[in-house]
Amino acid sequence: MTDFAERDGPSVTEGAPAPAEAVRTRGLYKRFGRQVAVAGVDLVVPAGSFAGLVGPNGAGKTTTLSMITGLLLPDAGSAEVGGSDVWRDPVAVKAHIGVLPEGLRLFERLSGRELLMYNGRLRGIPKDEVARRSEELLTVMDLVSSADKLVVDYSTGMRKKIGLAAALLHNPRVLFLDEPFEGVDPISANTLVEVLRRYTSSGSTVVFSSHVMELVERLCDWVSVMNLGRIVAQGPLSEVRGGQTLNEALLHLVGARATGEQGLSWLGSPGA
Ligand SMILES: Nc1ncnc2c1ncn2[C@@H]1O[C@H](COP(=O)(O)OP(=O)(O)OP(=O)(O)O)[C@@H](O)[C@H]1O
Repeated sequence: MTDFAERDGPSVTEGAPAPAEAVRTRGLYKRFGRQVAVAGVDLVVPAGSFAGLVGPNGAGKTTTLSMITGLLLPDAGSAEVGGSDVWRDPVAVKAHIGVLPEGLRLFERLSGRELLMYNGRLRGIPKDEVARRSEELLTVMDLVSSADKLVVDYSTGMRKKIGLAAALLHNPRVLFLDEPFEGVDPISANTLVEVLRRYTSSGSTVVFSSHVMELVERLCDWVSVMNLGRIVAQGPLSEVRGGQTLNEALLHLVGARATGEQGLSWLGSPGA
């Protein structure tokens, strides 16, 4: 069963109202050997949000997103997207989500245009429609002049843009992006922001992880803060910030690290 509103594929509960929560996890848990990466996460993202998942290095953001998008099997807990259980109903969920994972792996020997065509056909979208959507996405992403270049020759920012285009091609209800702006120049970042804003303005949901607090503050209306495998704050941006900048709030929530007054005395000392 799926509660997704119908888009490209048939929906089991046609005409059913979309659930108020786009994403909901309960007690999500993952351990790698002795390392507990995700220690019981209850993540909530309201439908239609532009949601940010933030936290220090190693907080468990990528592991959480991987479990929610069906890329990594949880040890315990559950994840629902659009009311469907990710691990009990993976086909329904995957039909309605788009993912830009960390360390994005692409088919390097295809051109950008071929990559989009391949993705669209895999999703069962008719060829003419894939071609039409691909050209629009290539234009918006400013990739037309590189569309016939092999992906292996794309720059980091171009890879992010073609990856985002591939993730959007089937018009998903929920889009998951792991560090989408990492390595992207400011002009390309503005393009990505514009595309994502347009996407959420029609009621779709974006969940993205980022270390760039200014960007999260500028874009997001909902924020989940992770530390040491747990959610330590979650809610509307203004509530999580509590009158501070998001950066200040994050430092309070996760605790500022020692700045090294005691150590590194040799660093920068002549002759040391
Ligand atoms: N495949 C793995 N094997 C072993 N440990 C892992 C693996 N993946 C993640 N971890 C560990 O799990 C913890 C959480 O990692 P994760 O990548 O989810 O954090 P993150 O919040 O995304 O970090 P960053 O902001 O640096 O990308 C870290 O301690 C990491 O070393």
